Amino acid sequence: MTPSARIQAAIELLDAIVVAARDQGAAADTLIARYFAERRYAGSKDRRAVRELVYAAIRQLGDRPKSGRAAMLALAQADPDIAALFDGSAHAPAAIGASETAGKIGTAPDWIVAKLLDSGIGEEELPALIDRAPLDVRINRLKPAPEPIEGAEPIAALPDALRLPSGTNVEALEAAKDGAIEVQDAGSQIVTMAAKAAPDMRIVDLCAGAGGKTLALAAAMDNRGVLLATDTDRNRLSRLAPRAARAGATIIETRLLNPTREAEALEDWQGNSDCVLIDAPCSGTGTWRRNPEARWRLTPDRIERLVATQAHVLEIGANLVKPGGALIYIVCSLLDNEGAGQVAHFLGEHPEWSVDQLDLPAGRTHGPGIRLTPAHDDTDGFFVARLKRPC
Ligand SMILES: C[S@@+](CC[C@H](N)C(=O)[O-])C[C@H]1O[C@@H](n2cnc3c(N)ncnc32)[C@H](O)[C@@H]1O
Repeated sequence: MTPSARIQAAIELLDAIVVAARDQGAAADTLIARYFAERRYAGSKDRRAVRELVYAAIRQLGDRPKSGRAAMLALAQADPDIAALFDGSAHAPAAIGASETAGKIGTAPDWIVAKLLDSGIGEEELPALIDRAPLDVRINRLKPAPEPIEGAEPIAALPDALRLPSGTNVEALEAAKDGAIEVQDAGSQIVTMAAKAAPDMRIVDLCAGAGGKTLALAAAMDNRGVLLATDTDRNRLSRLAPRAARAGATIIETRLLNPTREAEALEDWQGNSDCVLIDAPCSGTGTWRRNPEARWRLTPDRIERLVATQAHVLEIGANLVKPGGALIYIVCSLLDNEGAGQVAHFLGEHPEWSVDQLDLPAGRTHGPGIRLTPAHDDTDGFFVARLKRPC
């Protein structure tokens, strides 16, 4: 592909990403993979270059642009070399017209930035929200120690974590193929530690998804005890069993839940879990580094619906905790109404529950829990609280 053709390909992809963000369609990564699956002629260098252009364009625009071209024009405004490639030649984008408008540069839509600031995120922390994320893995202690990985660095106070050089093809590593390492952001590993999982416990991972945190819990339990992983999304949950098999985690039972009828499916777990971990569905404002187009998907309505779902899963989870047991509430959001505010609301409704102070290797105290941010902790953004049911 010529450099101009790469710009044109990035524009086409951005068009699809803009529409998907508006209509809650597929993620940018999925769209990029599909695009190249249909264009086998594009070599690996072309794919990498186009992907980088696409993500550079997405990162710089806080608001969803009107088109892929508007997104690339914003890049062109900052980079004359890119502007020069809008030359109208074969497979190239048309020359830039005098009256064309580029997408608006920013961290996020103004209304979300206002919510972040209201939630105590400082202006100076905003740029880090859309930086490139590091590549972290968790060493799976259920497997023999992996061979040393070139360029891997330890992460302070996290003995099971490694930070790999960016661009490492993790899936190609033997350690990943045999389940000795799992890709997992350091922040995700840290918030899972709030469960204080240990052998012989009974733990429910209520919103387990494809099991990122479930596998970390199984390792902390040394494969002893009972670990129930549930979710309402069949697709995500179905990815857990093969991952668990590869990781050698044998204590995990999965259970698909019917939304609004979760309690019925969990009757046998009512009031008898040592710990219930709720990694609740959320706006994902803490994970924009990985999914920068996610900020183009948010609407006030969508956040309101998420807040209602979070309150719902908190109630479901609380009923499963035994007297004296713990409820761990996690969101990868930095908005207070999803994190500290949600927990404050729960405590208002359940004054007999108390906050269990956490001692985690990173983060800062924020209301009833701990918050990790990309700027302060160099992890994805998370809020986590540990609540105790009275004996
Ligand atoms: C943040 S994701 C979980 C990620 C996962 N824990 C991990 O570490 O990879 C939130 C999950 O909550 C699930 N969910 C949404 N509503 C739910 C409900 N009512 N009961 C259980 N899970 C629910 C979603 O399907 C989604 O998989």
